Amino acid sequence: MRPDVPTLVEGIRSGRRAAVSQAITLVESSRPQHRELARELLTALADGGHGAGGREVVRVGISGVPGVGKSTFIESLGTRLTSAGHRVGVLAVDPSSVRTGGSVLGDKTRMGRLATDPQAFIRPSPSAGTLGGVARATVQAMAVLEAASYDVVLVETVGVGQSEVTVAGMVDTFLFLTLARTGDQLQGIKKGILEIADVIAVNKADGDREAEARVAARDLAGALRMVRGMEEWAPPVVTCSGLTDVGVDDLWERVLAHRAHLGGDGLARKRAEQQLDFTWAMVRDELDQRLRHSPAVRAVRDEVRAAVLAGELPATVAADRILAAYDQGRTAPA
Ligand SMILES: Nc1nc2c(ncn2[C@@H]2O[C@H](COP(=O)(O)OP(=O)(O)OP(=O)(O)O)[C@@H](O)[C@H]2O)c(=O)[nH]1
Repeated sequence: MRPDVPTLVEGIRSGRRAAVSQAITLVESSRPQHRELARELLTALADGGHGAGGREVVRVGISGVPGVGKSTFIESLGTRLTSAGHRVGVLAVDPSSVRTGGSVLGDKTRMGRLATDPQAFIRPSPSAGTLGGVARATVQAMAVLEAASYDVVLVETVGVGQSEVTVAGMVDTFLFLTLARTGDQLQGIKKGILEIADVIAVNKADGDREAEARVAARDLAGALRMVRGMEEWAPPVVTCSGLTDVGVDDLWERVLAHRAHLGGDGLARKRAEQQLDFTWAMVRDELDQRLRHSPAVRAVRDEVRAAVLAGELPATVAADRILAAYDQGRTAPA
């Protein structure tokens, strides 16, 4: 059935869950007519002014390796936020779902309380073919949630490949969850993540792990100073437990402090720059898709492959031949 855009917009603006779900399904679709409708929908939503029913929207990325306790943490943070009167949306960017077609992150069954909370909306990761496709769908889902007055959007991702950088490029504040590690174990944390994190928390700081977590946080703060030097914002390293909720409020205060540090203008600039980066990321992704699906490229692909593998064609010449086929395919009459 063809979704009716004005009805959908009305449903989203009134915060109706079915409309929000339907709209997110639409923006996740890669079918050309759905893409067209999604564009129409997002334009209509953008016309209605910015954000969650006039409330300031807070976008936070949350990353950490499998087992660090992301689901438990988001359940704890999300329920505290809804109790404080916020409407919380949870999205996920899971690159493994691209390969498997399945999705583990943002799994509702692991966030039982939040999943049944009327003030929360949880959506698992789309499996839209490429990381670029997943990112596009997630950014658009974020716009849908914000138009439906969700004023806190949490985007969860697992620490694999490029997904953290992708998520950091769509949120205001990037939170990295880790477990107690000291000394040599610190090497195991990817340097890249320390470069993009705005707030770091050593999770599972409960029971007899608490003291260990505090030591680890201190060590990590030291390591961070080496990586980040003297930046204006020194990312705080705190401890918390998603299980007992200890430290979760403090962590949220740190997130808000990071926003305060950015300031209104700084945040607006950051979001504008993200939009521009994202524009080009989408262009690159789309070009990649077109290249893959171009009949003219398909026509030369096997021949080029065989010639390169046989050592008869240097890579540079092979690349030129593919690009020439692509360009010709674009100009040739269909
Ligand atoms: N002690 C303690 N255990 C925790 C805490 N948070 C999560 N756990 C346990 O750690 C395991 C993983 O928790 P999840 O919340 O499912 O972790 P996750 O990082 O979302 O898991 P992945 O989906 O594998 O990435 C579960 O057995 C939890 O019960 C915590 O704060 N303290």
